[in-house]
Amino acid sequence: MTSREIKGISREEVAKHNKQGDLWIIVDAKVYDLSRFADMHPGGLAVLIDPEVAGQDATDVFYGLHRHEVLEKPQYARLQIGVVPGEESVIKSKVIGQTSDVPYAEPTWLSKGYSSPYFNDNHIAFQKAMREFFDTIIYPEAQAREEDGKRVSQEVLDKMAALEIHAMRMGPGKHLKGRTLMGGLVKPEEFDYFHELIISQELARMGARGFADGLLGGTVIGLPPVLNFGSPELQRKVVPDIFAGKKFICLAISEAHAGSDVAGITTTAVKSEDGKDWIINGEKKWITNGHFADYFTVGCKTENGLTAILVPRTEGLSTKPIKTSYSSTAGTAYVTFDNVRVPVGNTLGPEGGGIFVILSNFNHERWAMCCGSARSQRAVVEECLKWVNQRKAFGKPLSSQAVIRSKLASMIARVESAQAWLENVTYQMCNMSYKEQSSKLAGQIAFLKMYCTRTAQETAKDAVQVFGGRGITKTGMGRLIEMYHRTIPFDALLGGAEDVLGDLGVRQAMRQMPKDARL
Ligand code: HEM
Repeated sequence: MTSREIKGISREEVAKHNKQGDLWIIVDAKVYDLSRFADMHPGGLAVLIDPEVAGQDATDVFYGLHRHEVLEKPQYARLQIGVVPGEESVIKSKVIGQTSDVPYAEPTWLSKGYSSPYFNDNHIAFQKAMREFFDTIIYPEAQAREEDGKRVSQEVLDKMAALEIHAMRMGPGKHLKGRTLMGGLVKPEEFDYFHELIISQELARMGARGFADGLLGGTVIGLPPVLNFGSPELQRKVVPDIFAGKKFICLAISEAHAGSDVAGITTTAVKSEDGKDWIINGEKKWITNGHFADYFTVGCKTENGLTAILVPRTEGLSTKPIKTSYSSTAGTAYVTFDNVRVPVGNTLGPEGGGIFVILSNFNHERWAMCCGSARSQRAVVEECLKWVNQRKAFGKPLSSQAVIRSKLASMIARVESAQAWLENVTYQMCNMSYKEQSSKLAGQIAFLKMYCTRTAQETAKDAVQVFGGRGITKTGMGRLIEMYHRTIPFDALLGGAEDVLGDLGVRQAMRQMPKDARL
């Protein structure tokens, strides 16, 4: 709107325009002319010509039914014809890159007046830059792809590559050497798991679960075995294109026969007669990014146990999409291997040592999922706090109902404990070698993931109760809650089902019991 069009319009003047065809309202000290829009209003005409709305201040009723972003859409923003003189708008639009002032909407380390033993000034600067990047570049893409189900655009991947975000998502390590991270904001040798946590948590804030996996979740779980166990030649061939966002990789472990039960894998790899190639046969299911991947990190049954093998998209390998309850932008696929030949040099780790390769990779994968889970729970807490504050029911804000406050109390306690535990585990990761992490943290991370996803499901259920029908509606006020509630089982299943993880942690603890432990 140009300054010529913004006029001061008194409340008395607005009140004169109170009927169909000549209909003005006030929302947050701004005057809107709905005369022509009223017939097209998705909520109907009747509500707008109600005497309590037409020509009146409709701020409370508006925010009880719409998200603020409605007024930011150009087609609605242009309905504004003026402001009420002497009054100030209170409701501010989201500022790119800014942290939220809503209590518990940010982890304590990002909240004013709190401090942290884990995050230093560099993490704080890194988070700020990352949030700006995600708010500006990723958020619009996330919303569009979650909706249309298409693959993330090359343009966005290129922008991420320019800042080395694909490489950083692999965590700290020698793969970062010589790279300019985030335009030089963090030195490769200073990059640690807290920096990586920041990237995962900013991604979770985008409120698009299928997209979060579609944005190369397959690389996060499929590439570490290549980086940690692949031969230098293999790494030279494969890694540069992946970090440049030009080629894609996924992890292909689970099968219709074997989900969390990795040892039950039936896909076979046998050596060719000359011993130079593997010949692979079998099927993999629920493979994130599989539909558009160029490489597959595959768990295969071999003569002497399980072996991890890197398989390029080649003759005999085919993929087809699986329809799941989240967006097809994730590229979830069914992968078939029909006499697929790959050189033996593509073996990751020792032959028969695949269990170790796969399990050690699971720690990082599960930890990354905990980062996302804790942060998306927090986004739900923020939505709920805003909603109960602005929504009036039975003449009072929802927050005045004790039963609602009790749900919020549980949600907040759950998310705070998940984040605090996560930060502790992350700190341990920063101080352990990859190998030590495998032996010392597998149980901790398994429990943490079990806890995060269990609490997330509780929070999803509570949030739907708080939002009512809007919590099961894909557009409008409750759209984030609907998405969260629909997709929450993904976190509880991918990377190991909850119960299996809990059991894994206890079994590991039992193995470590001192021989002389007695009551
Ligand atoms: C600037 C003024 C307004 C605009 C641009 C607007 C726009 C919209 C839009 C886009 C929707 C679809 C749902 C969504 O995306 O949130 C909607 C729904 C609705 N609107 Fe409005 N609206 C305005 C004012 C009002 C007012 C003053 C009322 C007063 C009662 C109202 C009542 C409703 C209702 C009842 C719905 C259906 C909500 C639901 O299904 O949950 N709107 N409006």
